[in-house]
Amino acid sequence: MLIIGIGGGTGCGKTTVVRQIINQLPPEEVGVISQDSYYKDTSHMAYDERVKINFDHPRAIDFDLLISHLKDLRGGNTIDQPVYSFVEHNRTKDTQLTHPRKVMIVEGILILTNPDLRDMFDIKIFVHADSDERLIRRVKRDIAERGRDIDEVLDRYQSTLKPMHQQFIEPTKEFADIIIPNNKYNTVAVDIVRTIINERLS
Ligand SMILES: Nc1ncnc2c1ncn2[C@@H]1O[C@H](COP(=O)(O)OP(=O)(O)O)[C@@H](O)[C@H]1O
Ligand SMILES: O=c1ccn([C@@H]2O[C@H](COP(=O)(O)O)[C@@H](O)[C@H]2O)c(=O)[nH]1
Repeated sequence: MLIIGIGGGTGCGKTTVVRQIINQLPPEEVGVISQDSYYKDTSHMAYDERVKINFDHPRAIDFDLLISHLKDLRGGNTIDQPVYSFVEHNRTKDTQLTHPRKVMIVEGILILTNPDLRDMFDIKIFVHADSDERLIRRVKRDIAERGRDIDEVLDRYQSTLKPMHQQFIEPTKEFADIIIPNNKYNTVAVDIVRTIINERLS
């Protein structure tokens, strides 16, 4: 199994890049795991408490479960991937049965911060977009898709997103084998990654 880790700050375009990469690739051969599915279960907390969680700190992620699921897949076993709700700020009761594939892509803001997880990646990619561009995208996306309002997004940006990005996420760029500039749509970089995957599949 080829495991590709794709990191980078919120709004840099990780999910979009992954969609572009797997588009035109056979779905039975290439799978995706999102770090977002592995936010810790906080069902024991009230919504008002959950909203205050710092979701941009590595301790918010259940890395043990993510690593163990990746090992299961690598060993040829299926996993029940948690399903996350950004609206509820919590895992749902659903899970998604995920089969092992020849190529697995793991994407998320903090996936390159954990040394054990990092060691499992055959290829490490960091998607870069400038912070103003990321903020604009985040505001638009979170209002359109994640049930937020402008004040909420901007407050979170100032209180946690920006400092956590500087402390934890930006420094992981140095671990990357490939850095994809993504201020604009980068079809050349996407084609290069797809070529690497196609070589593995052929
Ligand atoms: N290169 C790009 N140029 C303009 N908008 C983009 C680009 N890449 C992604 N977007 C948009 O920005 C928003 C955030 O992108 P997304 O892929 O969800 O980022 P991430 O997964 O890194 O948080 C989405 O609405 C997406 O359509
Ligand atoms: O319950 C939650 C969990 C996370 N977030 C925010 O999501 C982003 C990570 O997702 P991207 O798709 O990479 O942007 C992170 O910055 C968290 O602040 C949230 O709002 N609520």
